Parts: sequence; C-alpha cells; structure tokens
Amino acid sequence: MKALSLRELEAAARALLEPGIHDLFAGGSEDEVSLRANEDAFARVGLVPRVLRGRGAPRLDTELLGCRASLPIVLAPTAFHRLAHPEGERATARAAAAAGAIFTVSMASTTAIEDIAQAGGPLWFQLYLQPDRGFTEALVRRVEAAGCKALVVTVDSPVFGRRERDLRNGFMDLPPGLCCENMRPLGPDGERGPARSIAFSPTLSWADVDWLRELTSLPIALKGVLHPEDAKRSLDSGVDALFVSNHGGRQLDTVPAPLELLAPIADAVGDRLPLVLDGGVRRGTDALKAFALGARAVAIGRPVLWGLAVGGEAGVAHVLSLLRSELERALALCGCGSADDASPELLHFSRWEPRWRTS
Ligand SMILES: Cc1cc2nc3c(=O)[nH]c(=O)nc-3n(C[C@H](O)[C@H](O)[C@H](O)COP(=O)(O)O)c2cc1C
Ligand SMILES: CC(C)CC(=O)C(=O)O
Repeated sequence: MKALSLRELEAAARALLEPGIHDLFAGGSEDEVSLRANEDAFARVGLVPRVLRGRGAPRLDTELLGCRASLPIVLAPTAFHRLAHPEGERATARAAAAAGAIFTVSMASTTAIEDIAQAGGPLWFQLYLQPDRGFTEALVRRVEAAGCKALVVTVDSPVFGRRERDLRNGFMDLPPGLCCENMRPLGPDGERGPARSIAFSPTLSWADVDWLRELTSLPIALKGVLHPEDAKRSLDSGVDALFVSNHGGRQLDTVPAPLELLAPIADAVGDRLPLVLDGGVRRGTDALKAFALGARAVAIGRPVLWGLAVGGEAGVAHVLSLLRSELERALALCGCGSADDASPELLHFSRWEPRWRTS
C-alpha cells in the first residue's frame, strides 16, 4: 500500500528499520527540543489564501547555484544511506536525477562520490572542513572531478552534538563492510585507501572559508547559519548561498526552528544570497510558508531516509512526487503561480484574540 503522505511513510519506515538505526535517523540532540520545534513551527503558522488571481497552473522549476532543478526542494545531506537500503546513495541519486531534483551528497556517504555521480543528476557535495587542509583540498579536487556543482559547507558542528539515543543504543560506528567512502583518500591510480574519520574542529573560522573560496571556483553554500550577524558576515566571504538549518535538531539543542529565524536572515542578506531552509519540512504547505518568509528553496533530510528504507529508489521517488504534488496544490490554492509569488501576506501568526462587532 503506497503511503499517502510523508507521515505514513515515516510510520512504515519505523516499522521496517532495526530500532537502533531508526533512532540514529530520527533522533536529535539532548532533550530534542529543537527536533520537535522544527515541525511544530510549521503547524503554528496559518495560510490565508488569495482568490481569483488567475495565475494558472503553478510552475515549480527553478535555478539554484547555477543548477536547473524541476522543483525548489533539495535533498539535504544525510549520512549513511546504506544503513537504510543496500543500494544506499546510488538509489537516492537515481530517484533525484529522475525527478530533476538536486541531491546534496553527505561527506559521510557510504558510497563514493564517483559512484553516486553515475546517476547523472545535479549533485552538490556537503563538506566538513578538515583541520588537515591537504586532505580537504584533495577532497575538493575529487568532488570537482566527479562533477559536483557546488560545495555545501556545514558550519554548525565545531563539535559533535550529543545524541543520547545513540549513546543509549551503543551506536558508535558503522557496521563492518560500510565506511564513509569519501574519507578514503584516492591513490595515484584512483584506488581508494583506508577510510579516515571525520574531524570536527572548534578552531575553524571565517579564515577557513576565505581559504576555501580561494581554492575552488565551485559555488559555496554555508549550512547552519542562523544568526543575522553571521548571515551579514557571510556576504564578505564570497559565498553564494546559505542553508538556514539547525541540522535537524541534532547539534545545539534548544535552537529555535529555522522557520522562525528565517525572516531576520532574509532581511540581513536581502537579494544578495539565496536561502535554503531545512528542518521539519513534511508538506507542500510547509515549503510554501518557507518561501513566503524568504527561502528560495527548502531541503528535506529524514523523509529521504524513510523513502529509502521503505522502497529504495522507488521510495525516494515517491517522497519527491508527494511533495511535488502537494506544493503544486498548495500554491494553486493560495493563488500563486510559482514559489516567487509566495509572500508574507499569505501567513497568519496565531495570537488569536476574538474580535467581534459590538454595535
Ligand atoms: C540521519 C541524518 C544524518 C545527517 N547527516 C548530515 C551530514 O552528514 N551532514 C550535514 O551537514 N547534515 C546532516 N544532517 C542534517 C540534514 O542535512 C538536515 O539539516 C536535516 O536533516 C533537516 O531536517 P529534517 O530531517 O527534519 O528534514 C543529517 C540529518 C540526519 C537526520
Ligand atoms: C556522521 C555525521 C557526521 C553525520 C551528521 O552530520 C549527522 O548525523 O547529523
């Protein structure tokens, strides 16, 4: 029976996945306050449709960081797809390519970037800048050669968030036979060496972003910028986009939902940087609310893993197809011809005080 919504797909994935793997995907950090806040924020904003605008069938196609996409919904980077399905990132990449969606490959993918690129769709590569600049440089050259169209540099992880579900379940590392394939340096003949672990470093600074900017001509997005002052600072560093993200509630707990932080960031950067929002997007209406507050696109993390777990490539295709049709319907019902038509006038923030005429 095909899931009618991402909620149904989530339940199906939960029933299929080994509980420790389910927790690894589903969990957040510490008390999971941010994790819950992400979805809740969308439910607390209402949509007030405009009528009779005659905009015709909504168009979803867009361009982001030089990539054409058939919909403004990006696959966020998530680690370890082969824990969800044996075909892992290959299956995800095929589904994304067929849907014309941009797939952001995690640095912690369990398939090498060259093998993922075989699917032929637009790929971005997510990078944790490593203290070993030589390694980072080699990896950047490798993903350039593989045809990745942009780098998404995750900046919300100077240290790793404390994920208590994983500690309780004793999930420490990938099982034998799986590793972070992009962490295996390439030898002179392209042979892959032993995997190194990903380092998280509190010494990283804007100077490292400047260094990366000099190193590559690929567009660079910073992922995890939430403070308007950092958004403004990023304008000076020559980056090309920002992901407004709290890492799906997996890093600093009690960070508010990205949806709530979006408008001040959009104010801070104006039209100079496109914004991608991720965290809790589960419906077409959620995406529309993010567009109304200034996002150019949204990204989805966990739903892709649910789709993979339930049906491999077909499951991810189903996730994208559900969101595409929901977004088309939400735009049409709001009188919008595209995501660009969405504006704050469509939003209702609930501080409901009944008002009625007394005379
Ligand atoms: C299982 C899992 C693995 C993730 N791995 C990465 C990663 O390797 N790099 C990264 O920048 N973000 C990673 N994220 C965060 C996502 O890119 C994204 O910010 C988040 O999942 C969005 O929220 P959502 O899952 O509610 O859609 C991961 C998230 C999950 C759930
Ligand atoms: C392996 C981790 C680095 C992946 C990650 O960022 C996450 O699990 O949130």
